[in-house]
Amino acid sequence: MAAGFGHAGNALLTVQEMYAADAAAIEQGIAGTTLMENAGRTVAEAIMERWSPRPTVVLCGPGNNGGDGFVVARLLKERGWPVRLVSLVPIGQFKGDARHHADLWTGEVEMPEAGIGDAALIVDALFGAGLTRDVDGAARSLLEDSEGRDIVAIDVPSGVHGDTGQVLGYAAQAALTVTFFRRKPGHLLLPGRVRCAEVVVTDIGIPKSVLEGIDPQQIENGPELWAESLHWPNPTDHKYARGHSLVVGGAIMTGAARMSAKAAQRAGAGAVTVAAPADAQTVYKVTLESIMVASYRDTSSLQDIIEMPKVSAVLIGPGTGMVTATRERACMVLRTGKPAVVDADAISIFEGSSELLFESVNGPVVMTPHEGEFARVFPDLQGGRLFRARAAAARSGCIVLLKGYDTVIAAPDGRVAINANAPADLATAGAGDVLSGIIVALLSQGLPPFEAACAGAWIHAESAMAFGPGLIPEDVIAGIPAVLSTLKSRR
Ligand SMILES: NC(=O)C1=CN([C@@H]2O[C@H](COP(=O)(O)OP(=O)(O)OC[C@H]3O[C@@H](n4cnc5c(N)ncnc54)[C@H](O)[C@@H]3O)[C@@H](O)[C@H]2O)[C@@H](O)CC1
Ligand SMILES: [K+]
Repeated sequence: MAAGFGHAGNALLTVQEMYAADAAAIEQGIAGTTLMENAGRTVAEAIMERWSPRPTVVLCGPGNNGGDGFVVARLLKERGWPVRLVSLVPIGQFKGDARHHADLWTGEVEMPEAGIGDAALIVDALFGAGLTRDVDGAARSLLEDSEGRDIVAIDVPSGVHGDTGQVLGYAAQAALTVTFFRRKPGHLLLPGRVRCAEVVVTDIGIPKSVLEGIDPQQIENGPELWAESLHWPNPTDHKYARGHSLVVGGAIMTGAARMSAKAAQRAGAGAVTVAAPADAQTVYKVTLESIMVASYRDTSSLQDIIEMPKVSAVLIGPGTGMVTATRERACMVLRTGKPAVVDADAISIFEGSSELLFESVNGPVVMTPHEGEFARVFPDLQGGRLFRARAAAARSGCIVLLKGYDTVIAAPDGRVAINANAPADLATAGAGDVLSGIIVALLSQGLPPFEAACAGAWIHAESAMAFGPGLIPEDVIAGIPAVLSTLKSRR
């Protein structure tokens, strides 16, 4: 556990941690009914900021999420909104804080059969953190009938699991999601992130100090996590002092390693060398003007290149081929103990022999699988992406960067960052080679592997976002300097 990691505003609390935060606040003397009143009030305020009064129905579930719904209904009604309230269960079945607020509602409590009628705005207060099983029956029917209208979800769109972002049974597409104190991983992970649409986090009176006792280990990736670790050139630096990245090239698919090498250059490595198989060295030499090419014939001569003292980090995998030599060379790279990025073929080739990969780890390593590669090396890990990446990091001793629109970066000590600035356009062939190139450059500059992986994912996505539609990997490389300039100006 890394103490203090998740104390910032971008911390993500699991469902259990959110219950602990509520409980700690209540222990400090803030009444549960007050937290619920505050929760409902901030939802009502968010609604009134965005919509004018219109026929509204609040759908209340049987727990505290439903309790929040009663507060919203009461406050909107007080402001003259035409509000109906539909509850899954009769008022007598509510307990605790929810019962308190249900009793304050002076309007009619309609049963699910009443349906949503002509409501233009739906407040989804069916289930939040307490979701335990698939959404079905009356709750599902109400949500299905709501689709296509403006839906405001309280805490999460009902059916989205706060820890995983996965949908249990059914979840409607919200226009706005209002959650409290801190977000949960499910607000950033797919498909939850898409179902939430806009997410607003409100203050309901839970003191920030409760985080000290909870010590969350999940966070949204962003510069505050790693910007201070970035290396900016200073006047006394020579090129190798700025990091020397070594990219292991393959014999046939040479484009991938070349992309990685160019990305490493743009990401600030003072020197980049491609180690090229002797037979293919000409291709590399004629296409890479300012990148050095060192040729190797076998694993032993490749090792000689990698062990040169000036080489400060190594990338292996892009275009190296699904051949046993890739496995042998990846093991060799890892055993040298040099900071390394293991990507693409150098991950997949360990299908069925992942123990060999893990045993070879002898230094800081970032592994960058997409879902398919991940499944080859960690076939038994099931469940949400955060859970799987964290388990994979603990097992392998590597930083595991599980790629996707919602890239998850996990450290063996349990820290996890979820990346949320990637455009969908990044799903293009070659984008992964650029990412691993950026990360090896950051490693070669001395960033610790978790910070290098987080910074790499963020810079990569930010560059892609700035370019927009029509993006190809070369554009991501070309956009890196602008992202770095912005980061530098933040200092
Ligand atoms: N003091 C607190 O704990 C606070 C909680 N708040 C709200 O409370 C919510 C959590 O409340 P709860 O723990 O009561 O949980 P929920 O209100 O999310 O749901 C729990 C209830 O729903 C039932 N249920 C779960 N899944 C179901 C399904 N698929 N179909 C049918 N029934 C299902 C459970 O049996 C239980 O009765 C948060 O999401 C938030 O909206 C806020 O009021 C802020 C303060
Ligand atoms: K909800």
